[in-house]
Amino acid sequence: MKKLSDIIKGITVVERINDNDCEVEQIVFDSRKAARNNVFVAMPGTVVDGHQFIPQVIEAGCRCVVCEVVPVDYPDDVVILKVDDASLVLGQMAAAFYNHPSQKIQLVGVTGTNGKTTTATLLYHLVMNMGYKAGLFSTVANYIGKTKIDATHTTPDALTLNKTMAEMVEAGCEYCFMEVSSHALVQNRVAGLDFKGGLFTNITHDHLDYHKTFKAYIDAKKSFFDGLSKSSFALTNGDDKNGQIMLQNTKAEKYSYSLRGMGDFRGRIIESMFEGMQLDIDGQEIWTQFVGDFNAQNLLNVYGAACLLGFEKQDVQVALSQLKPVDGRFETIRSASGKTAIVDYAHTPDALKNVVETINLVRQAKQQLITVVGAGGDRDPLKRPEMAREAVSGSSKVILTSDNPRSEDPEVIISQMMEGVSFKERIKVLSIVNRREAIRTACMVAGPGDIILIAGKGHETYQEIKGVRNHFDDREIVNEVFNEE
Ligand SMILES: CC(=O)N[C@H]1[C@@H](OP(=O)(O)OP(=O)(O)OC[C@H]2O[C@@H](n3ccc(=O)[nH]c3=O)[C@H](O)[C@@H]2O)O[C@H](CO)[C@@H](O)[C@@H]1O[C@H](C)C(=O)N[C@@H](C)C(=O)N[C@H](CCC(=O)O)C(=O)O
Ligand SMILES: Nc1ncnc2c1ncn2[C@@H]1O[C@H](COP(=O)(O)OP(=O)(O)OP(=O)(O)O)[C@@H](O)[C@H]1O
Ligand SMILES: N[C@H](CCC[C@H](N)C(=O)O)C(=O)O
Ligand SMILES: [Mg+2]
Repeated sequence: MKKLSDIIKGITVVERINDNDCEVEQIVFDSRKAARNNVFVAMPGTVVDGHQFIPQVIEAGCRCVVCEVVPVDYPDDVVILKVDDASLVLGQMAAAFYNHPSQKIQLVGVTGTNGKTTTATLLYHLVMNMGYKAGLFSTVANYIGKTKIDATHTTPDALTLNKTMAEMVEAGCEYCFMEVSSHALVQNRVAGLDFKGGLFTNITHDHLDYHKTFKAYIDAKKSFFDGLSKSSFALTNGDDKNGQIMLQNTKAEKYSYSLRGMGDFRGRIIESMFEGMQLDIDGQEIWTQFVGDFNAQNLLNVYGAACLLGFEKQDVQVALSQLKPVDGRFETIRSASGKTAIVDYAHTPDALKNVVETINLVRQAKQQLITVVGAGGDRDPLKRPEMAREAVSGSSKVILTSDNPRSEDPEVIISQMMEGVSFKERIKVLSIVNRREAIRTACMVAGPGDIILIAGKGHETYQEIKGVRNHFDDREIVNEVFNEE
């Protein structure tokens, strides 16, 4: 229970109707969860406008309504707070309601198109392995110390974030690592949080269905760094052409990492093979269980962040060599006859390009690469032909299939992917809509020594079709076929 006056301290209110103070049991932004003594925050959304539910929440017993448009009718005893941006105010109120947990933990956020889960998860494991308690918010799962909590979003809403972070503080976590998605930035899910550090991975094509233009997508990511305070650090990818732009207006202390010999944290790949790569990190050679330039960049990001958090360079270098790949990221399964399947969450053209190039770097010429890939429905359609083009250009054979079709027809998605494949290369491409059959076929046509890349769903354990999530796990299907051999 908190006083309304305490949770709105410092918040800019454009118009206030009724000066009553009241006890607040909970803040809600979904009318279906509204109850007595709640504050309801009405927000315009992508499907409906939360303002239309104001009469219902008052009926349910809400004592205060935060809104951008004052309703025509309301009872005299209800406090109405008109604000410019309700989602921003929700973030600020959520932080105050849960006693500003982000001020009691070293919070580090990671943003970028690809590599957020990998970077945040590796930081979490690195710090835990070094004997400290940490929390994690990621696409795959959230953690409070070692306790796992299912994740519904890459970045949860402001209330869930602050509530869970308060539990992390309560459990004795000193660090919290989190992914900051571009959707979360536009929707102010991280407003009101105090970040100790901000990390950038890269920016390439994704989510243009939501952001509309690449410029708007860049601006969303950049707003994270614009919002960092003077006492925090901002670490960027010196090898990404937009890496410096991200930091151009930040007040935070600026740092960069690079594989090209520049920046504050430098790395170089000495040798790569399927099992891992040997890296030179700031003059120290280490063996890691990761492959690919992109993973070397992820490791440098992790290394830089850990150093900026105050850990000793040498300790971090040792800890880096002990890290294991993240669930569904370049996850390797071998068959008795010598086939290798790689399950990877590559669901953007750049990720697919990277993972295919990495496999081509470490495979021998006689080993074929068979790629199985689809693209998600109700997501950026512009990435579909690009993904197919990347898959085809680096693979011996490609099977185009379904990902999470959601409300769309998977055959239509596949035909849009096919538009990215030149007529000359179509001979390499097969389309099998049923993902299970596509994976089974790829695993069966592969010969001993061949590599099967299954891209797009990584750790996911479901396939979403017309609003229903059916159990589905790429890895289970591979194991099933390999066990039949
Ligand atoms: C497109 C998008 O991001 N939508 C998010 C957004 O919902 P919305 O704007 O569609 O909400 P809406 O349904 O229009 O409703 C508007 C308002 O009315 C309220 N409402 C609605 C119905 C009702 O009966 N009563 C009521 O009060 C809603 O609670 C909301 O406050 O706000 C909701 C609450 O925070 C999110 O759950 C929802 O995520 C949806 C489910 C989603 O799929 N989001 C994905 C795209 C997403 O966020 N992905 C990123 C990762 C992207 C990446 O980098 O790969 C993520 O961070 O997870
Ligand atoms: N630094 C990177 N640069 C480019 N591609 C990467 C990088 N790190 C990982 N990838 C590729 O992108 C895929 C997704 O990686 P990861 O889950 O870490 O990204 P993410 O940013 O969390 O994605 P999401 O937006 O879905 O949360 C990986 O499976 C790999 O193929
Ligand atoms: N966070 C990404 C994940 C995409 C994963 C892919 N399997 C899909 O369902 O499109 C998104 O929501 O766009
Ligand atoms: Mg992620």
